[in-house]
Amino acid sequence: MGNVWGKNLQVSIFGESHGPGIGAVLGGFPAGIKLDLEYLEFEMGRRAPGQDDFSTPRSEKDEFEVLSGLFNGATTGAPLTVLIRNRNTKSGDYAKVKDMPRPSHADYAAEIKYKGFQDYRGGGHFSGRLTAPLVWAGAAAKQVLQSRGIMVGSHIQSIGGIEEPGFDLMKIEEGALDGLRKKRFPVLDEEKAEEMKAIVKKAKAEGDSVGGIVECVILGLPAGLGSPFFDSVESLLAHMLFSIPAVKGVEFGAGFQLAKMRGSEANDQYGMTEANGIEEIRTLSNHSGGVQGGITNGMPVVFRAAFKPVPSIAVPQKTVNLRTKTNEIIEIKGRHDPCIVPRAVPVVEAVAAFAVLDLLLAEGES
Ligand SMILES: Cc1cc2nc3c(=O)[nH]c(=O)nc-3n(C[C@H](O)[C@H](O)[C@H](O)COP(=O)(O)O)c2cc1C
Ligand SMILES: C=C(O[C@@H]1CC(C(=O)O)=C[C@@H](OP(=O)(O)O)[C@H]1O)C(=O)O
Repeated sequence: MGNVWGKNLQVSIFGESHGPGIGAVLGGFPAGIKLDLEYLEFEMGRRAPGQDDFSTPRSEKDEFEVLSGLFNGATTGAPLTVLIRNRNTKSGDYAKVKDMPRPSHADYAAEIKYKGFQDYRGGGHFSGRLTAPLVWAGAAAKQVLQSRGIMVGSHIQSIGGIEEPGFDLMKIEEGALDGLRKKRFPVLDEEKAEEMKAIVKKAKAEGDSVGGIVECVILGLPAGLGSPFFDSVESLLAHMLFSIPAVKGVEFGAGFQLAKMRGSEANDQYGMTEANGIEEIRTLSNHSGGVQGGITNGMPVVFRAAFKPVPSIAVPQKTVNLRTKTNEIIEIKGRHDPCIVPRAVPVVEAVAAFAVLDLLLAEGES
């Protein structure tokens, strides 16, 4: 099972949703970083389940224990290991799943690949729960990035088809990202938030689920990071983003909209711009999302990740009993998120932060 990612900085994740615990081992993390544990706890709290009507009722505090790589409050350069214990499992809900795969969850694919030996309880190693250690790894990476003036932030761009405008990339400032980070339902337009919440509530009441889009921006990245072809900034970020369960689409800058534009609309023209008394070359629009030729151009890097609706729903669906080979109808009970998008926001930021730190270390920048 491929559970390690990264060249200069590696993360490996372990555990299952209903096993004793989950966690991560970070290799190549720079020595001498004073980890702010309160910051790490806050980031974990942004993702933790069971806190509101929009998430699974499975309540987990996601308290963590650092087992290695931290001494006297600072990283040592040795593997940094974090453990998060599972405290609230209810495996009985999954008795049926063992024989009857849930449509669009990982059950059937896992059954074939791991010959029935996979831990199916709570989705096992495929569970969205494994994003908790990713958030921890990303929050540690964010602390290094912040010391370099790099900030990662995001908002819910859409839920169930209700959309709000994207970031204004020519004006966005760090303060705005910090404000979003403190919101439990991070949107730019509060009125849209109410509409989005209503759509989630309605789907939940009908035993259904909805998906949505998270838009993320990285500010303060120096120009010149990344390289063609296989280490393009888009490739590295996309690899990590598609590792998040339920992500089915990723786009950079104007993304799929670019396919509809003419070159004269799409091109990011150049101009001399003054910022803080310094004249610099900037693009006058940012349809490229801050990346050209796979390399950062000094503009904000922006991308969006599309999340499908949560597969475990109570609405009756067709499936097959794998033992008896008969057609069946499944109505999934249990504690599921009606919409994961609000909890996925810090996960998107985390994997982006980790990928960016890996890139910076590649350039000997950190
Ligand atoms: C934070 C988070 C929470 C999730 N919660 C649920 C859930 O409660 N029920 C569910 O069926 N899927 C949930 N998912 C989605 C499944 O984990 C995911 O759809 C499944 O592993 C199959 O992977 P795929 O959608 O990438 O094919 C969640 C995903 C994330 C990232
Ligand atoms: C526990 C978390 O989310 C879980 C992700 C998940 C899935 O299938 O991905 C299914 C549910 O698991 P369970 O049936 O055990 O409640 C969610 O609660 C978490 O995010 O920490």
